[in-house]
Amino acid sequence: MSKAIRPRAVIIGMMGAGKTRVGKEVAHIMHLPFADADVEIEREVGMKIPAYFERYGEPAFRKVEAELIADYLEDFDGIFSLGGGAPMTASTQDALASYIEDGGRVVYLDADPAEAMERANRGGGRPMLNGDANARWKMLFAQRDPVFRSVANVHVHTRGMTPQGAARKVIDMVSQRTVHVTGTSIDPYDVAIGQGAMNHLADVLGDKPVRVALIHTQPVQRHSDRARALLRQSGYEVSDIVIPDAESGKTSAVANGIWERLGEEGFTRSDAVVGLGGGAATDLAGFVAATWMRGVRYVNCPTSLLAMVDASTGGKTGINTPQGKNLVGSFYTPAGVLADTKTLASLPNDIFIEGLGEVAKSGFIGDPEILSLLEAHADELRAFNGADFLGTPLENVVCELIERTVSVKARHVSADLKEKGLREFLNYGHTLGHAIEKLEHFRWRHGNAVAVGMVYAAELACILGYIDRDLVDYHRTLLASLGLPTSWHDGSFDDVLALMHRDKKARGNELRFVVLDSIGHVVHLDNPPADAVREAFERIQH
Ligand SMILES: NC(=O)c1ccc[n+]([C@@H]2O[C@H](COP(=O)([O-])OP(=O)(O)OC[C@H]3O[C@@H](n4cnc5c(N)ncnc54)[C@H](O)[C@@H]3O)[C@@H](O)[C@H]2O)c1
Ligand SMILES: O=C(O)C(=O)C[C@@H](O)[C@H](O)[C@H](O)COP(=O)(O)O
Repeated sequence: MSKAIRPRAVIIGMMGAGKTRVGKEVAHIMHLPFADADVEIEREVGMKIPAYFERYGEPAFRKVEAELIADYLEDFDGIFSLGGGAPMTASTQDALASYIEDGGRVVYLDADPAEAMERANRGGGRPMLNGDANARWKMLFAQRDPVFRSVANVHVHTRGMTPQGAARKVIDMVSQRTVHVTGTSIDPYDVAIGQGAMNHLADVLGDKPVRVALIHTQPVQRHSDRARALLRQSGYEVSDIVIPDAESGKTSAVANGIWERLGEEGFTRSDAVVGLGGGAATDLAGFVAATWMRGVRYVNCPTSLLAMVDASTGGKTGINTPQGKNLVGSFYTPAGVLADTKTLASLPNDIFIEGLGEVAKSGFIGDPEILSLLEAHADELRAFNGADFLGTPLENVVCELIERTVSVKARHVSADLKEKGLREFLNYGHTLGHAIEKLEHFRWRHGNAVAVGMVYAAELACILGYIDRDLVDYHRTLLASLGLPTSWHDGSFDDVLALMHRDKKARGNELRFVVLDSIGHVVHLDNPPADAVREAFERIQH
């Protein structure tokens, strides 16, 4: 059976929101056809909608409307805008849900009410606004807004924007990928991935915060300048907080300095934090947000591959102590994550490669397609050059890797935010990895240490009969093809063992690991035999 041709985007919203005007502009910029459901209905029934309403009534109109929309959702390759009341019909809600399931984008165009009412009145000919038009509009808005929010998977605020500006925002957002993170103990949030994702900072922060602490490191100054400008344009008072780079920023002294500053500057519980930078910066910013007044809203703007795929997305926040990595912290989810791929243009090659370590981890534990993508594009990925990256086919591959990796993470986080069991699988390769980082005084990058840690875990699993040698060799070959290290020989087993005992998975005096028993299938390994733990360490010496 041939696959249905689906619209590139379906636009919904209140009367006067600008669905037709903005939709036409989007179609024009994207060189696509545009269809307006109301115009098509008038063509089909051979009369104007007010006349149809008058002669046959609203239920008959809704029936015709729902049938036409269902047809267009299956057979129209363009931008399709719906009448204001269309999403209220149950069969249209089902059709939109199945369109989204198939990868479709339903855009809720959310205009300023005053602007929308003025436009709706200006046009005239709207049977739903008969009588006191503004009062009717407000009543309909109260009914429809929650439904629009629930049927759309893209929400675009257009207050004060020109149709062209709103169209560009819609295009940015529909071409972005989004991973929705939810769960019983989580306030749902989205991870937006793609060029321009950072432009949605104000939408995610909302209008409650007056002050925003923008926490970032110096190497990402040009990206924090952009974030600061966006925040100021939206009317927030911005406190620019520069922290020491990389692991030097993940300390209690740095956190303490920021708490003092927030106190001096009068940050209240309704104010907010934005963490911008690599994983170290987002870990620290999340920790500050989690602890300031016992928790304020925060948004992460990750700028390294590793922060985009992992550190910024799952609500593990924290700092290191002299005794080890991430020993103090909390589980505290962000209000949103904006992984703007424009920031990768300045990312050095070695830091990009490091991020592939966590990408490969997610492939091993939960998505073999990630491994296939890594194999297929290993040479291009290893040669990553930020200056030539944007707009290339490689950007698309990287976006797919980010989306898939975040999806693996989201599945674990959604089911087990506080790491009671399942979430520990995300720690594949980290038991040894964190020990290496510590023993190397953090001169080794996190993703590189995790790469060696995965080879170690694979060796351990092989020694104990969980996996065969081919799978261990596959770890080595794949990771090496990406430019990641697969061996480490700069520390003693006793030092490593002592640090592995301080890993957060350990219980009492017992070591605990996570290992594979096949690709995509992870198991806990509690208290393994001491000689196997040592033997695996010997095997990663070369
Ligand atoms: N919370 C979690 O779930 C989680 C998950 C994985 C890793 N982590 C943590 O994340 C950290 C590692 O993250 P990382 O690899 O991003 O390291 P990092 O934060 O140390 O950043 C690496 C370097 O790249 C720079 N940088 C980042 N983005 C840049 C850009 N766009 N242009 C130029 N320079 C840029 C940084 O300033 C830094 O110098 C570790 O502390 C690790 O423990 C946390
Ligand atoms: O999200 C998780 O859970 C992870 O374990 C992800 C890891 O990749 C990440 O490095 C995390 O920071 C490790 O946390 P820790 O609890 O082992 O310190």
